[in-house]
Amino acid sequence: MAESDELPEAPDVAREVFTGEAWSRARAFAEILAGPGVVRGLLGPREVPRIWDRHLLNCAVVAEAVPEGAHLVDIGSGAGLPGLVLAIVRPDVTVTLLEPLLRRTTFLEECVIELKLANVEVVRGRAEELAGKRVFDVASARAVAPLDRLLAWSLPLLREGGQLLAMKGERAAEELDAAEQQLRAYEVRSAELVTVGRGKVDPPATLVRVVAGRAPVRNAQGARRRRKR
Ligand SMILES: C[S@@+](CC[C@H](N)C(=O)[O-])C[C@H]1O[C@@H](n2cnc3c(N)ncnc32)[C@H](O)[C@@H]1O
Repeated sequence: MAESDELPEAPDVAREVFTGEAWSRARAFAEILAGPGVVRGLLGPREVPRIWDRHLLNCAVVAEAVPEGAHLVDIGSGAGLPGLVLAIVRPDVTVTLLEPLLRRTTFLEECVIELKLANVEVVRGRAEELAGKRVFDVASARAVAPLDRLLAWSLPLLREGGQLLAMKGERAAEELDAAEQQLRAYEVRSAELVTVGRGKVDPPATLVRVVAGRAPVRNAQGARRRRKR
């Protein structure tokens, strides 16, 4: 694979996905990722040519599954993917970027200021540390952990009827099947695969959507211990 750090022109579809103020913010974020993001080690240089399709657009289409006015926590935000992109494309949504590493939260805070985003807070910490302290409508995650661990981390953070939107690749169905027992134990309302971004990203993105039930999952560590027996 060619090593290139050239930021390509935004594809035409980006103009349809990022409308109004989101367009200039998306372009500015692409420049930040390709510049300081790479220099500071938040994004690999080989990712630069695919910043638009694999990162910005692929994350933006998750917005199709996010309810109006939701408070969303993006678990393991890294360089702001998908959380910061969702905040750009959906100003009606309040986004909490949750990330344990200081170097990354510093970068995220700088991005929030640079992009003048009023709907984002950056929280340094681990998902399991937030359980019992904060409650959200939606939890998003990309490339953070296998589904079983994500369930243990995210369900304690969700209100009844709140949903986990886990961006998963080809193994989404397999991971969902393997989590069947755990999902029953957590008494979730539903768990399914959802496709988003048809006609915008190729291939469309696959999400595992899990809607939290009434029984609160209070202790992610406990859930992990139980599974190990
Ligand atoms: C592979 S990176 C993915 C970053 C970003 N979501 C993306 O798709 O580019 C995984 C991120 O999850 C964070 N992370 C790891 N364990 C975590 C936890 N328990 N709670 C929240 N974030 C965590 C890491 O610090 C890292 O930034």
